[in-house]
Amino acid sequence: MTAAEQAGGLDARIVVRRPRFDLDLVLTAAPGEVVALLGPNGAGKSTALRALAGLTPLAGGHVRVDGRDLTRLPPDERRVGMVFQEYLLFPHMSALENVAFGPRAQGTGRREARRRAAEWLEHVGLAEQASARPRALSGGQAQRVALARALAVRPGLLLLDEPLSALDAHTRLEVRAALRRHLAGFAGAAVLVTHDPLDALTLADRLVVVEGGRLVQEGAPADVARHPRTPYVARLVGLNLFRGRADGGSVVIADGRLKIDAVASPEGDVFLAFEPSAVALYRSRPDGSPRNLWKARVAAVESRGDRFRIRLDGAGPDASGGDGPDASGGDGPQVSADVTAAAVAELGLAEGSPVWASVKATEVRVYPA
Ligand SMILES: Nc1ncnc2c1ncn2[C@@H]1O[C@H](COP(=O)(O)OP(=O)(O)OP(=O)(O)O)[C@@H](O)[C@H]1O
Repeated sequence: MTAAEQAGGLDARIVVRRPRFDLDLVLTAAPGEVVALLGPNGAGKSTALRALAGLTPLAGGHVRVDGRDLTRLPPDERRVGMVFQEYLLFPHMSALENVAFGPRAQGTGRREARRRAAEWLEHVGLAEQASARPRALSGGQAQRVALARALAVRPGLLLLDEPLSALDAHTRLEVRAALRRHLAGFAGAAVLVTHDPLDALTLADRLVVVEGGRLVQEGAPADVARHPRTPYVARLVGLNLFRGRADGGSVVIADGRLKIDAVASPEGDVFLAFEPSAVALYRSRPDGSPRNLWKARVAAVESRGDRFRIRLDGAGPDASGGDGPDASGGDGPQVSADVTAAAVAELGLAEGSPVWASVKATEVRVYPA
């Protein structure tokens, strides 16, 4: 379904111009769909959200929600629910009054607004905190009140800007689960800005990746995670990513000249991705050398839970002599490898250590660029 055909939900083109920044983003979300906006710092995610809310003026484009044109409406007439860091709860009002505020502002009578607010507080599990002031609430409780406040206006569009970022790890888990439940039950369109891949992968139906004010990749979370198309996305999902040319069953990568057997791979310009766990490391040249073998040097060793991530640089000047895939060039690909603590000890891995690296061809994904 194209944006134009989409009767309900969000249909927007957001154009914002600043002296050194230029955003031009087509963004749609079907009713009930949760779209996560992801991207590096300064990509324009918050700007896009603020423009949808009417807080940042558009230089061009449009914002329609359920067929209603919001483009020129002020924020308080948009019926858009917002959970933004800067929209803290009103400190002088109780939790109940905070949630009732939106419906009141929309003209709902006092009694009805309070009744609805009480219902929402119950939904988010905070019926007992109804009369508490925000400063008496924990961070997680305050965020749930903010969510109730946003939903109480029955918005056609819900906007969430880093809703979990201010919470500690434990509270985050709790609020993420609550948010997941409420988003699943929300009938409108929702747009979520986050830095956290876990939030994006667990909360969103679709990911939209923005870099430099432009959409660079979108799709279902599982698809984006498996088939990254930019170095930023690859880092985000923890994959090694290369661009290269597929030719007769092998792929030659531009930066590093690694050749990978790629049976049934597409021809021409391709992306090539593999998990850090698909990279095997050896102290000396392994017997029966695997085909995709090259010499490398350890650039960094990072601890990650029960594993270690080893960042490899291209091979050092002594890389010659390998008859693996172009090891003779001395310029191996820069990849990350995940290994166990035992492997770090056995191989004596430390910054600067020389190693042999190989990738199992069967674990390499190749897809058109
Ligand atoms: N109020 C403002 N006035 C001028 N420039 C701004 C303003 N807010 C943001 N910018 C600039 O606009 C660009 C996009 O910023 P924006 O905050 O939308 O990015 P972001 O993707 O949300 O980044 P982050 O992840 O760091 O929050 C940046 O270059 C930023 O410096």
